[in-house]
Amino acid sequence: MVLCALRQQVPRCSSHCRTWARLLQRQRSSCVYSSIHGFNQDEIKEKLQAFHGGSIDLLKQDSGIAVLTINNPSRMNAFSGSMMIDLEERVSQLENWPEGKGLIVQGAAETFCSGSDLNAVRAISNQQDGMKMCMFMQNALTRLLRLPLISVALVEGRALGGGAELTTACDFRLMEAGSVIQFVHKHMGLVPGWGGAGRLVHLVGSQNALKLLGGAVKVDPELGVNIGLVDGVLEGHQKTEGAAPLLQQAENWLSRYTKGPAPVIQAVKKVVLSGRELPLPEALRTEKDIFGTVWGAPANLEALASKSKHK
Ligand SMILES: CCCC(=O)SCCNC(=O)CCNC(=O)[C@H](O)C(C)(C)COP(=O)(O)OP(=O)(O)OC[C@H]1O[C@@H](n2cnc3c(N)ncnc32)[C@H](O)[C@@H]1OP(=O)(O)O
Repeated sequence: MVLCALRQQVPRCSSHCRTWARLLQRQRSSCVYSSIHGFNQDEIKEKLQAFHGGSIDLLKQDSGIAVLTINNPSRMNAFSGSMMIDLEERVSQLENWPEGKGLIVQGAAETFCSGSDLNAVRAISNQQDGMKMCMFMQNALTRLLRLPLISVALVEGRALGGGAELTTACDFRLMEAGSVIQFVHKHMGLVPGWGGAGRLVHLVGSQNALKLLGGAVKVDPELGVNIGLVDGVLEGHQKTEGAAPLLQQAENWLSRYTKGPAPVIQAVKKVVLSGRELPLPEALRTEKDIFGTVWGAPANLEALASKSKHK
């Protein structure tokens, strides 16, 4: 059905259909774990469902910017099991949003996320269940990062443990003045398991990653910017008179990257993603395929007809 929808969007020739089918195939295979790794998604979902509370809310806006809210205020937006399932479902919805251009991930009630719900963690503290939860969340967060949308984590208050890992599954991170990102795993006798360590090394280098994880360092906006973890600092709207609401500030910040037609913005994200993740020869072939989806497409033809100078 999804493939049919894509065919309707790109009716120009069958080679484009083949390209889209191939890209779609790649998107489907964007999970890290499948049955060949002994991963059974239905089995872990059943287990996670028993730990309910909170929700992950998705608002798709006409502007092409969606807002994903981690919503469990009574536990500082910690991830219950049912929220992990919610997250995976919201990511599926975003994977199939042709009009989408950007995504803001935020926490409810003025804080970002305090990681996994410690009540659930205690209940599944055995080795086997821990591994299954780890694989489930790595799959979900890998798919989040690989969405064809330009994503930003809006950090207000605290992003702790798995919450800190979640910020690294976005393309950008914005911090409110006074907020903190902290990989507290060491204090819990853990290391990141939701893919946060691997992504952190890519973002800040292995030296800085070792310092942040080894010292469970509290990263404030200044340190975050200095080491390249954080892309912008927002004015605390409650402390700074006249400052716009944080979500508004984040939308303004993101809009410079999401201005333009959705197929072009999605193609931008896809070429960067392939360059980030694939060996160069494969990244080049993927870039060619993606280029083929925008070359001669409406936005390209319109630009050729109307513009000749970029001032
Ligand atoms: C691979 C994933 C690894 C992980 O994510 S492990 C989990 C890492 N996260 C943590 O250890 C955070 C533990 N929580 C804290 O340190 C503090 O609660 C925190 C977030 C600094 C907030 O401190 P305060 O502002 O003093 O507020 P508080 O402690 O009274 O918390 C308010 C209510 O929220 C609850 N809460 C906060 N974080 C939670 C969590 N992760 N799981 C379950 N419940 C959590 C906390 O128990 C309290 O509930 P209650 O009001 O006592 O019923």
